[in-house]
Amino acid sequence: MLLEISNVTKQFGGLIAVNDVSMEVNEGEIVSVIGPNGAGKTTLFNCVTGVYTPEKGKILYKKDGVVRNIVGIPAHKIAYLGISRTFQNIRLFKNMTVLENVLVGRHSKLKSKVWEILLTLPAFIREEKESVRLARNLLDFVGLLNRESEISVNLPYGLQRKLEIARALASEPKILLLDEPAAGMNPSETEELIRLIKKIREMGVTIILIEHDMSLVMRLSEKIIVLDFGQKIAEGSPVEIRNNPKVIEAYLGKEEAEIA
Ligand SMILES: Nc1ncnc2c1ncn2[C@@H]1O[C@H](COP(=O)(O)OP(=O)(O)OP(=O)(O)O)[C@@H](O)[C@H]1O
Repeated sequence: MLLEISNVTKQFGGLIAVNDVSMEVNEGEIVSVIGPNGAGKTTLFNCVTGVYTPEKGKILYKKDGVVRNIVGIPAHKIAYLGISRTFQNIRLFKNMTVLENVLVGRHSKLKSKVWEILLTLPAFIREEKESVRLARNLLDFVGLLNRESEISVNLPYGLQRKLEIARALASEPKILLLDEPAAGMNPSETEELIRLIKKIREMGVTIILIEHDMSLVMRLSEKIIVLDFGQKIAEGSPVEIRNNPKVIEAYLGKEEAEIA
C-alpha cells in the first residue's frame, strides 16, 4: 500500500460531494477515478492534495517505510512529501517561460537558505545550475525542450498540458495525480499522452488519474474506481468495469441502460 483513502467524506454545506469513499493505491500502479460530471472526482483529488480537509476519514500515505495520515496537512507540505498534481483547468504561470514554469515546480526541492540566495553565494549558484539542468531534462522528457524560451501561454493547449506534467514532475513526486490530462487534446496528442504516462510510470511514479476519455482509461489503468453522486459504486479492472451494470447505469441513466 502506498496510499490508502479510508471512509473519506467531504461536504459543501448540505451537499455531500464525497461520501464515505475508500480506495487503495499500490506502488507503481496506474489507477483511474471515473464517474459522471459532479460525481466528486476532483473533490477527492483536492482532499488527497490538501486543498480541502475532509470532515471524516483518513488518507494514509507511506513514505520511506513510515505511514502517516495526511488529512489536515497543508497542500505545500503534501507536495513536499511527494504527492504532486496537475489541474483540470490548466494553472501555469502564463507569463513565464516554459523553462521558468518547470523551475517553479522545483521550488520545494531547493535547500538553499534565504541568505544564500540573497547573497548569491556559491551553494545557491550550484543549486540553481543543477535545477536548470534537471528542468531541461524534464522538458526533454515531455518533448518540450525546443520550446523552453517561449512564454507558456503561447503554447498550443496540448503542449500546455504536457508542461503542467513536467512542472508536477519537477518536485520528484512518488505519486502524480492527473486531473483530466487528455481534455481538449486531439487524437494524436492523446496517443502521445498515453506514451508519456507509461514512461512516467516506468520512472517509478505511481499515477492516479481522472479522465473522461474512456479509451485512455481502459488502455492505461490497472484499476478503476467509479464514483457517482459522491459514492464509490464500483472498483475493478477495465474489463470488470466495462461490464458492470451499475457503471453502465450511472453513465447512461437507468432507462437507457435497460435498453442497452
Ligand atoms: N468548492 C465547492 N463549493 C461548493 N460545492 C462544490 C465545490 N467543489 C465542488 N462542489 C460540488 O461538489 C460536487 C462534486 O464536484 P467535483 O468537481 O468534485 O466533481 P467531478 O466528479 O470532478 O466533476 P467533473 O467531472 O465535472 O469535473 C458537485 O456537485 C460540485 O458542484
